[in-house]
Amino acid sequence: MRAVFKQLLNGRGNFEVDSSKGRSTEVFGALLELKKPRARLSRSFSKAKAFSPLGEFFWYLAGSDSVEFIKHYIPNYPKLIKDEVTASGAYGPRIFGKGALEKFGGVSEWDRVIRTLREREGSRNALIQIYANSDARPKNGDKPCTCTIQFAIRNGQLLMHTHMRSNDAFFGLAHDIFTFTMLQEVAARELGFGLGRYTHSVTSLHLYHDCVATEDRPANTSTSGAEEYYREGFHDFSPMPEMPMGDPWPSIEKVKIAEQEIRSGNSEYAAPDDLDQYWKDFIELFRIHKIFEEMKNREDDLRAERPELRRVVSIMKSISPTYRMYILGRLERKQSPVRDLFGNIG
Ligand SMILES: O=c1ccn([C@H]2C[C@H](O)[C@@H](COP(=O)(O)O)O2)c(=O)[nH]1
Repeated sequence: MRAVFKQLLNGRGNFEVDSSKGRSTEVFGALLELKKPRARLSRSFSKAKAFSPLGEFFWYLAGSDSVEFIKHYIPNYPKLIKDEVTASGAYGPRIFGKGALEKFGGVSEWDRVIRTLREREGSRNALIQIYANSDARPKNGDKPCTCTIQFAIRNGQLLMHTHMRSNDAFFGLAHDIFTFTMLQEVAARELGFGLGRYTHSVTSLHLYHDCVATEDRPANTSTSGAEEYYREGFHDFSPMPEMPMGDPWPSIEKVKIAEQEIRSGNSEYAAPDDLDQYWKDFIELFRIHKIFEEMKNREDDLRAERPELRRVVSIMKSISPTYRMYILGRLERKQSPVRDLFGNIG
């Protein structure tokens, strides 16, 4: 993230481009490499994202194209794609939808890729195409930005390469890196290989100057936000915990059920006892996100009494320390009496 912002803020050879979404500074033909894909969370004081990328990841895993679903994590989504109901460019159905390969027995593209690599480790064919030529004229504004995701096994490690036609360095990149490296780790565990590096190429990697203002973001957030991030000097590169060994899908299925329950209103949902802490953490993060949503809807009542905040603090005690910073970030933004509440956590 630092390298990307450095290049976009000061680098030579950038372009200035006018597109339908505003004027931006662009690097044309960028190649990013993450040697440690678990260091996938972007962290600084001014910019720390965990809830929305995690929600988006489970939206993919659910194979969903529902705007109602993703709106829970990215409220701006309907405006971005100009559709309140269906995200016709959604990646989930294209990766995990069972209908995609009916003539091959109703397996998903994901299953085909895993099967391909099981049959032949050296395959250069374990590729899922997301952007299709028919996407060039969508009914709404939903044109996938990701062209392909590709997996390969080299030296006993599972590598992944993504290619995107267009990537917003401030708002999109952190989400895309998060979700794709999570998919990489799922594939590595499913196949029983180590987690290798992640590479990510982008035709147009850009930073908006004057992106169109919406309810959630003022017009000039990207450039000034990137400058603030870059100047800040506090960047935490510590990785996320490792996904437990073995086939991750039985656990993923349990978290999918939990996510759906919590999103639909059950913020008291108890994570199954037999689930590894790695996956329990996600359930607790979904619960905290839901509680924040409930608070948003009842801002006035909460000025006097904040029972929800006490629930957040009690959930935090059972969550891996890695994620605490994101919860604190959300609390800070709400100008809550954070210090009083956290005195006993350390
Ligand atoms: O996964 C995604 C989806 C969209 N975008 C950004 C890239 C562009 O700024 C904008 C899409 O605009 P066009 O490239 O379609 O004009 O959304 C991303 O960064 N990542």
